[in-house]
Amino acid sequence: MTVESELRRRIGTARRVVVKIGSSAITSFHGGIRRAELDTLADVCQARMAAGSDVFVVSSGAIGAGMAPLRMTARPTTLSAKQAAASVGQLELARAWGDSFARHDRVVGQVLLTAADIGRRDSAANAQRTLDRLRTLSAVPVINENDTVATNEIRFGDNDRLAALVAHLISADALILLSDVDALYDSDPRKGDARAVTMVGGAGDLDGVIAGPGGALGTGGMASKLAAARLAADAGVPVLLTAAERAAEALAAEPGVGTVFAPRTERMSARRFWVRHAADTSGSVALDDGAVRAITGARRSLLLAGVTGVEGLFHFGDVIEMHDQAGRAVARGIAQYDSVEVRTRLAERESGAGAGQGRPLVHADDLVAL
Ligand SMILES: Nc1ncnc2c1ncn2[C@@H]1O[C@H](COP(=O)(O)OP(=O)(O)O)[C@@H](O)[C@H]1O
Ligand SMILES: N[C@@H](CCC(=O)OP(=O)(O)O)C(=O)O
Repeated sequence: MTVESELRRRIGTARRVVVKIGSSAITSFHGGIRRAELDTLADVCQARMAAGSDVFVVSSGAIGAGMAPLRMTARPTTLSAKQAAASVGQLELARAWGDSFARHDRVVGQVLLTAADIGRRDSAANAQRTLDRLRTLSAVPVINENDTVATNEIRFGDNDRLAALVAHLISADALILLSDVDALYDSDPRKGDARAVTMVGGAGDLDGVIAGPGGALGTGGMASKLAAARLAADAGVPVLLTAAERAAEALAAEPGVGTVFAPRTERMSARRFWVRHAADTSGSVALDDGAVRAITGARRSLLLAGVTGVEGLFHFGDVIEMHDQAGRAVARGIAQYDSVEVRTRLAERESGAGAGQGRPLVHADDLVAL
C-alpha cells in the first residue's frame, strides 16, 4: 500500500471527523443558503455517522446567508456590516442545518466560538465538554465563529483555522475541508492550466505551489486552507481537501478524491500546540541577536540577559511573544516572571546593580519557535 493510499484509508476510517464547509459551497451570491446542497451534505454526514463515526460540522456561510434577507447586493466590507449580516445569517444557517438533519431524526447544537475562547484554557475546556456531550447525546454540533463579538484583532481570520483548532480541541482523527474547488492545484485553477496535487507529505511538496485568493463569497482562499492543514498536521490530524460536490466520496471509507495532507509523525504535545497556535498572547519581549540564536537555533531557554525590552502587561504563566530587533515574532512561550518584575530587572541591569542571572524567563520546554 502506498503512503498516500494508507493516509486516505486512515481518513476514510477515522472515528472522529471534523467536516468544514465553506461559504462558497452552501451560499449563493443573491439567493442565500443553497438548501439542496445542505440536504445532500447532511445526508453524507448521516451516512458516515451511521457507519460509526462522530461528525462535527464547522459551517461557514452566516455572512453569505444574511446578505439576501438584508437586501445587500455586495458582500459587506465593514466589520459592523459583516457582523449584522452574520447575526441575521447565522439564525438562518442554524435553522437550515436543523431542518436538513431533522430529515434523519437528528438534532443539531449550535456552537459559536471566538479565538479568545479557544485561547483560554478554561473556556476551551468548557467548549470541549459541550462538544463532547453533544456527541454522546447523538446531536450534531454545528460550529461557526461567533462573528457578532469577534473584532478584526481577535478573529480566527477564517473558518479553516477555526476547524483545525476544533480538530485539535476534540482530538479528531481527520479534518475534511469542503470548498468549491476539488483539490489543491499548483496555481489558481481559475487562471487555467493548473495541475492537481493529490498528496502533501511535507513542506517540500508545496514548493512551487501558488495559493491564490478565494472566490466572491469565501474568506481566506487557498492560503488559509494550507495554513489550516499545517496547523492540523502539528496536531497530528490528517486533512482531506476537496469540493463540497464530492462530499460523498470525501467521507467514504476510501476517499479517492481531493488532496490529502499528512500529519507530523511526531505529534506536537498539547501544551506546545496550545502555546504555538491557540493561546492568547499577553505581551512581548524584544531579544538581542544572541538570544534569538539561542532559542531558535540551539533550542535553549530564554534568559533575562538576552532581553532588551518589554511590551504590554503579562503575569507568571501567561503566553508571551518573543521578537527580534526588527520586531519580527520569532517564538512564543510561557513566562516565568511578571512583566513588572522583568522591567525592574532590566532597570537594575541598566544601573549596574543587576543581581545574578536567576531562573529563565521562558523555559525551553515551554518555548516554541515560529
Ligand atoms: N492553488 C490553488 N488551488 C486550488 N484553489 C485555489 C488555488 N489558489 C486559489 N484557489 C481558489 O481558492 C478558492 C477556495 O477558497 P475560498 O473561496 O476561501 O473557499 P471557502 O469558501 O470554501 O473557504 C477556490 O475557489 C479556488 O479558485
Ligand atoms: N463566520 C463567517 C465565516 C467566514 C469564512 O471563513 O468563510 P469561508 O472562507 O467560506 O470558510 C461566516 O459564517 O460567514
